[in-house]
Amino acid sequence: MSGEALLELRGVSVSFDGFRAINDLSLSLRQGEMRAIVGPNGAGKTTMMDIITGKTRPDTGVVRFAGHDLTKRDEAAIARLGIGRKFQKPTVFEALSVRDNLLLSLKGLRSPFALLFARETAEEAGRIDALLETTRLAPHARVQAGGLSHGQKQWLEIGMLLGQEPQLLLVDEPVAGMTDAETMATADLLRDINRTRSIVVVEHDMEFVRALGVGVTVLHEGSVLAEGALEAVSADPRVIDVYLGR
Ligand SMILES: Nc1ncnc2c1ncn2[C@@H]1O[C@H](COP(=O)(O)OP(=O)(O)OP(=O)(O)O)[C@@H](O)[C@H]1O
Repeated sequence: MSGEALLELRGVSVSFDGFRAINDLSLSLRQGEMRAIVGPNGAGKTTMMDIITGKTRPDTGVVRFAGHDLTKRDEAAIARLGIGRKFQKPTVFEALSVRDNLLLSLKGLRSPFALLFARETAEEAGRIDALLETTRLAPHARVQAGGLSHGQKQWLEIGMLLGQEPQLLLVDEPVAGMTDAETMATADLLRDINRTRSIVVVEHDMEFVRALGVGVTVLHEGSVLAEGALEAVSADPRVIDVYLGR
């Protein structure tokens, strides 16, 4: 192991109308790591994800992924480098089956039009079956995606992201609106995915973060306030102050 970071932010700042949403932020993720990002409303979590994916350009600082300078690339180029982002709201194709949603997501396919009218190849079928297993949606493969529960739609969208074979997944509040059982199943799902991919997950639900059992970064006012195991950061007086608004 070289120990080199897969993703590195160093001294990153960005201001909107003079307000510093991200303030000298530095954060580093190892290859194969899963990290949970927490922090009160307005801490800069979404803006940080926007900077990594190229949606927002930092005013200053370094953003590197697998040896590439992300600040010089647009969103499409960053996605092609292997960074996939799952937004909070699921955006699956409701009228299509679960299986066809996954088929459409596969990397390296012909045009979506050709796809829906041609039979899938054996290779594609194998990849879809694997995604159905990973996302626990195999029993629902032929169901219209619009008929899935909220949690299942989120899993399908995670499966569609995996179809793009990203090296790094950015996942934004995946368990918002989920039942407790779905929340725990999602923690299992992300742990499974983390066996082969790196993950950054932003989440407010501390039970979920506890179930993930991974390192936690606490953001506050656009910087890292604390980093470490959940037990340690949640006992940190500065973190308690920030969450209680003192
Ligand atoms: N495009 C923008 N223009 C102006 N201000 C912005 C913009 N984007 C974010 N901000 C401000 O930057 C700060 C950080 O916002 P951000 O959405 O990144 O926080 P967050 O940690 O994701 O919060 P939440 O938990 O509520 O989603 C907030 O004060 C927000 O109002």
